[in-house]
Amino acid sequence: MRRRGAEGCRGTSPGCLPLTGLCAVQGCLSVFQRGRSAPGLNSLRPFDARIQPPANAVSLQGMAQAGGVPSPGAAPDQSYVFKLVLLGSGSVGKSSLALRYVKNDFKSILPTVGCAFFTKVVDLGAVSLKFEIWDTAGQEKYHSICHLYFRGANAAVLVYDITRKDSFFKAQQWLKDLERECPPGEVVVMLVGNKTDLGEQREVTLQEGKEFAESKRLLFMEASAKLNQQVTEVFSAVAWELLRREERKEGRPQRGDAGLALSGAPAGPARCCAR
Ligand SMILES: Nc1nc2c(ncn2[C@@H]2O[C@H](COP(=O)(O)OP(=O)(O)OP(=O)(O)O)[C@@H](O)[C@H]2O)c(=O)[nH]1
Repeated sequence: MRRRGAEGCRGTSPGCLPLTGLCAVQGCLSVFQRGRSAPGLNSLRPFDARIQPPANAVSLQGMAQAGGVPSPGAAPDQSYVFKLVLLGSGSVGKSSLALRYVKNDFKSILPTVGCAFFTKVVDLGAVSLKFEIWDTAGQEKYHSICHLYFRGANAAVLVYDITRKDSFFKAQQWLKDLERECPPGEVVVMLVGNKTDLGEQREVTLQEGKEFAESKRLLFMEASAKLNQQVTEVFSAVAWELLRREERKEGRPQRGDAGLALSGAPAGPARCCAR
């Protein structure tokens, strides 16, 4: 979250790359430009990664320029910007979830090359929250560069396909990678079992997903980007949890708990990066 000193994964742990490491992404972002153009995506030019403002540098004005206008009546100090990364194997539906959430659309999308970028402003009553959503490529050949996107992340949505057991195991691997690079408790992690519309082909039971999430103290939901089931709820639950943590840090009364209950998020512990 970029506001008054709060930071997510700062990239200071051994696995995180120094700032210059971003240059390594440029090639892949260029490829992204050639290889992919889904409506609703904000095209990411190679130099965008370099000009990205440092943590704490986003102002309200910056939000407005990016389309993130705070809700009327919200005081300037009640706006937040959070970086959220979408992680998971190829074809589990990361881009589809993002597209559904941001544009309420579902269509055939080419595999992501490098990373795609979305923004979405969430109105939580008196508080306005902007998500910067980094949709990483799930194909194995991009695995090593995906770590670059962990830098500064406040939240991670870890997606698997309920019809593919391998993608469930891979999500567990992604969590380990995240834990290696982000200090425990710094990142809100939501585990999502996508494609519930394909229930007859299910290989991962609801219980398995739930148990794993509970064992790692993650938020958990199943969803269908195709049928638009539980998609908004996934991101809303993350938003409320981020807000709740922020308010706790600031010593304010916490509205987030009620929000979590309303959005249908699990009532259990919502910590992440727990070892
Ligand atoms: N039936 C069904 N298909 C889905 C759902 N979500 C995504 N798909 C399909 O799954 C395929 C992969 O979706 P993507 O959103 O591109 O998956 P991804 O995880 O972003 O894939 P990479 O870009 O390779 O990492 C596409 O054919 C989608 O139409 C869903 O909820 N139900």
